[in-house]
Amino acid sequence: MIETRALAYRAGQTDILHGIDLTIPRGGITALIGPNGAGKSSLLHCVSGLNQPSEGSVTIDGLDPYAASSRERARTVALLQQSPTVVSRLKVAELVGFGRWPHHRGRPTTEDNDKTRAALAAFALDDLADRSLETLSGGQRQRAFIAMAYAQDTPWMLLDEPLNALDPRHARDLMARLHGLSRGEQGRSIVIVLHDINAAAGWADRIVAMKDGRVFAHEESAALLTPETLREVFDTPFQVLRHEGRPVVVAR
Ligand SMILES: Nc1ncnc2c1ncn2[C@@H]1O[C@H](COP(=O)(O)OP(=O)(O)OP(=O)(O)O)[C@@H](O)[C@H]1O
Repeated sequence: MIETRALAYRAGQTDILHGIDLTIPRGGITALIGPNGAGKSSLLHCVSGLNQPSEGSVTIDGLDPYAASSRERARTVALLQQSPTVVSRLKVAELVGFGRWPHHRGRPTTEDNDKTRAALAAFALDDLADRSLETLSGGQRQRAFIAMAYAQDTPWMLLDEPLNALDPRHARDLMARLHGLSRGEQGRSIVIVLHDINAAAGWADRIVAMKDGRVFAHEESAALLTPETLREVFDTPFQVLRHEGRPVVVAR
């Protein structure tokens, strides 16, 4: 479980997050939605141990990411930051293998190599494994970074806008894969920032809507996606239709 209590975050003189009390249970997909600048990335950074809150607390499965060692933290939570930009001659398999670093610290075992291979397969990267990052398309590179986060083999995966640069088919494939990975006893707990509200409607188990550095609403997905809530969160009108029992959101 991720728990934040009265969490606030300030960068320099700017107050960015205010009084966030949030409980995210283990398992399934939790989507973070909200307008640009709402504080979604800042919240993921606070939870993952990158940005120490200025007030309040955060724990992941009881672990305080700021008191824990970097090794403990890296075995609990993997963060894919927005638009990662490491472009180099590094091969895809090497990048994905870096996800294993917190486990082997430079001496990969057979298990580490197996997990790297499994991550390449899980994200359909086998054919690209020997290609260097600089030769990939933006969407292929994005998939490689997600596979690296997966290879870290943590109970929690925090993904900041992973659908960036993905065409509709690959976006759908990725959401379907993440959905599969989040199911069952050993399923990963996935927190994902999405701008595509219909991706959240179609795949997320619950949605956290943020606005102005606060949590505006936090509900089971269908309950949150009402025209009234969406209008207040995004300051723009929406229509919510139903298709095969799920909400479909149309900006009007
Ligand atoms: N280091 C910083 N110094 C000052 N302001 C910052 C800093 N980092 C973030 N901000 C501001 O905090 C607010 C929240 O930013 P954040 O990136 O968390 O929003 P977001 O919801 O992820 O936005 P987007 O959807 O555009 O990615 C923004 O107004 C941003 O300009």
